[in-house]
Amino acid sequence: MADIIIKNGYILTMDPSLENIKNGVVVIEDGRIADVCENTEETADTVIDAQGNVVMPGFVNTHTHAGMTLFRGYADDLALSDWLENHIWPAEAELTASDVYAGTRLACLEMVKSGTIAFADMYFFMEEVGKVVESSGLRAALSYGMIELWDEEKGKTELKKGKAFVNEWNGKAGGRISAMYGPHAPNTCSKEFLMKVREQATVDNAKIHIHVLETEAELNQMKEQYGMCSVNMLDSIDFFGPDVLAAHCVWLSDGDMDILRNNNVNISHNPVSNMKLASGIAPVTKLLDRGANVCLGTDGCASNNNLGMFEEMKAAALLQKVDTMDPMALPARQVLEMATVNGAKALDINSGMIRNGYNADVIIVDMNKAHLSPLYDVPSHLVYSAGSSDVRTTIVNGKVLMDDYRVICMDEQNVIDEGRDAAEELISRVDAKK
Ligand SMILES: C[C@H]1O[C@@H](n2cnc3c(O)ncnc32)[C@H](O)[C@@H]1O
Ligand SMILES: [Zn+2]
Repeated sequence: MADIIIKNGYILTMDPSLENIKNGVVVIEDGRIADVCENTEETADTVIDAQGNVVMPGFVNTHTHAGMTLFRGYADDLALSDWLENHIWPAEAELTASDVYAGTRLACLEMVKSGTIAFADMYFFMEEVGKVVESSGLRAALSYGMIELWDEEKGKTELKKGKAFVNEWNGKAGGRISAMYGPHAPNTCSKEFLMKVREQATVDNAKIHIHVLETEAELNQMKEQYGMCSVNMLDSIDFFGPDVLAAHCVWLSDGDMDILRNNNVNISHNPVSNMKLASGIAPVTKLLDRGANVCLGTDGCASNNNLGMFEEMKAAALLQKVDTMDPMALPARQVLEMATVNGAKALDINSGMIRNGYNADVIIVDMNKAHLSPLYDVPSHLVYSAGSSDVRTTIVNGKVLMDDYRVICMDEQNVIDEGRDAAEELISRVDAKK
């Protein structure tokens, strides 16, 4: 007997070797997808009727700062350096562990409700983030955000904290959590520090999550300081490899793209954040044409201002079309791959496809809605018209986290109330310091 059977749904497999099934069945057993077929004789403890729904792999958000939900709408309409240095960093100086706990719970609630099954996070008080991920049932690749600012002593303590987190949390929650090193960016961490991080990550067999060439200001700073851009500098210290997740990568030259591709670096594209902070447009189609693994992220809630992957997919597609002046650029199917298959590859998890043996990280999207009718093409609707609130059911590791719009893995109202209270107290502490 299986654990869960989802029947009568349109199965969007995202598996190049398995066609979509118009009216199919997904069988889930022991946290894995046990069968994907047209019919089954199998019985299960839980049977979900997905008539009129799409059954698909859940989304992988490859770049966020979950705890920043507490700063949603706090400092809008600013350029990155002003936003970060004059608003966000002073506010983050007042953050406590319980703030990050409350903010991350709010983030995980939003992610469960909007169909995200895994996320890559870089922030502070990461033990709190680990606890929330563990209890929420989600998957995550977590990193402590190390900001060294050319201070050798600070660098030592930052690396110590990063290492302690990796050593304690890698593989936790039955393997749902992986721990990465999170050096913030090449313009906030020295070359010497980044070399140490690279070395330590290799020793610990841990991956690295870093912001790269997000803004033109970073490009100019790097050229002034090193006579070369961030990608060339990182390449000169053999930083890159398939274990690196580089967020943003907006200001890339053709040569930089070749370096990233040749080193199999995973690139997290964050179109909404890049538009909101006016950072620029990442050359996504050029990277994909080169065969690079480009995935999708939201960035934190202070620069987005939500964690919805439907919105991110639409923004990614539209931005490439207008940038290249080519309406055929980044079609719906390709952007769906970025949000599922490519994201799973970046985090090295067996998710992102509805395939036998893969993790049962599955979402059910309700297509019986005015804005999704009529239905000619499923990828088209998912990218151009569906939204977060169309996700009906979210399953991670074979466990139902949201069932028919009802969140099971946490007390929704309590998470919202505690997030709001934590934000209010945090901002009054920040204001008192002004
Ligand atoms: C972990 C630190 O990273 C900061 N942060 C959040 N969003 C961005 C971004 O788009 N670029 C650079 N740094 C960012 C966050 O506030 C933490 O201080
Ligand atoms: Zn970021």
